Amino acid sequence: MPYPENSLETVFEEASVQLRKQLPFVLYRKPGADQLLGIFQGNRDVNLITDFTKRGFVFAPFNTAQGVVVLQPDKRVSAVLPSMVDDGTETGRATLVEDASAKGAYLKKVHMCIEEIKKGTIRKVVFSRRIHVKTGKSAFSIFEKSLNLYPNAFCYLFYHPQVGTWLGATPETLLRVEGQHLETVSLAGTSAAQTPKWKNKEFDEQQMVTDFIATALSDKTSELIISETSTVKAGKLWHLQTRFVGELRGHVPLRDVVTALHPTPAVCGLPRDKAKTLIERHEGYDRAYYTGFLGELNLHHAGSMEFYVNLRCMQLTGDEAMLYVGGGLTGASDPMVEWQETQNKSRTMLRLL
Ligand SMILES: C=C(O[C@@H]1C=C(C(=O)O)C=C[C@H]1O)C(=O)O
Repeated sequence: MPYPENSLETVFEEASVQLRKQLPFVLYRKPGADQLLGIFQGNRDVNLITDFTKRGFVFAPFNTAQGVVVLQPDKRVSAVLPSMVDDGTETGRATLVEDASAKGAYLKKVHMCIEEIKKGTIRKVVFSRRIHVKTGKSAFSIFEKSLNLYPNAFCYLFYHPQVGTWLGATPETLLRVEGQHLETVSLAGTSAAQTPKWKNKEFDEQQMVTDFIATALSDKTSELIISETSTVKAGKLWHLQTRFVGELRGHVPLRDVVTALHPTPAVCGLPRDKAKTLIERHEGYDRAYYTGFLGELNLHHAGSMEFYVNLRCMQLTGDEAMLYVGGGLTGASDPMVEWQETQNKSRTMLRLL
């Protein structure tokens, strides 16, 4: 089914009508693309999936047991975007206030996690926090700004009356499958320096993700090619990235690949179950869709998908935004450096507000 082409204003107008009628929709732009795509659902049903055989736009929480939502593609829209460049302007009015009590609480928990890691049963845990910000801006203007500032991210605006309004600009692909061809990445390690100087801590935490993905895919793919690790830019931050390209073995269901990958140690930890328990016990809130995944499912043909990890994102409620930021902890972590990393990551969304 082709996407009828419109102007950006028309698509935003149509999406505003959906919003007023409290009908679900998603608008998104793939990394580097010049096209905005949209999927509109004609009713308020919450469609949950477990087997990844339906068509639509998937929106999955970190804890997939809470229910993986798929928007039915009752109507599709698209618009050609003007060329987008990150000119670095900081027009956002929201500023990053250092909240002393939030900082103290976070440092304490991070310290506790590092101590837990040092005991030897956990190697890595990705710990996160939330930042509450007031904003007078509409979801559409925040989203439009994300398109301008982050041309290489997967930018989206998702709305469902039962799920909420979420918006993000993520640098991380979870999984892309086209026919038997499969691609993913291992992304971890963060630097806000002009020129990053990676330490062993970052190489180690990223290598854990790479090894995990290689193992997860080993029995599901043939000819798995793992790239050299390189430095990639995401907004004003740098990360370490390794790319995976392979061929899915015949008849491996998409569900098995997704379940093997999600959540990777880029957002959860190692061993996965122990890290997840630590997160659920100590973060102190439900991550909901932060560090879940989202994207197209079987929209082009059966067995095709393009999922991204829901990072650098926020939930919008009225004139309030809840930002989510985290980072990987290992035995070599310094709590103050980890705090600063979450501050730096929060700027990706704060710049839009
Ligand atoms: C967890 C986040 O990011 C993830 C964690 C990273 C890290 O620990 O360095 C880097 C990129 C992402 O895989 C986040 O942005 O909230």
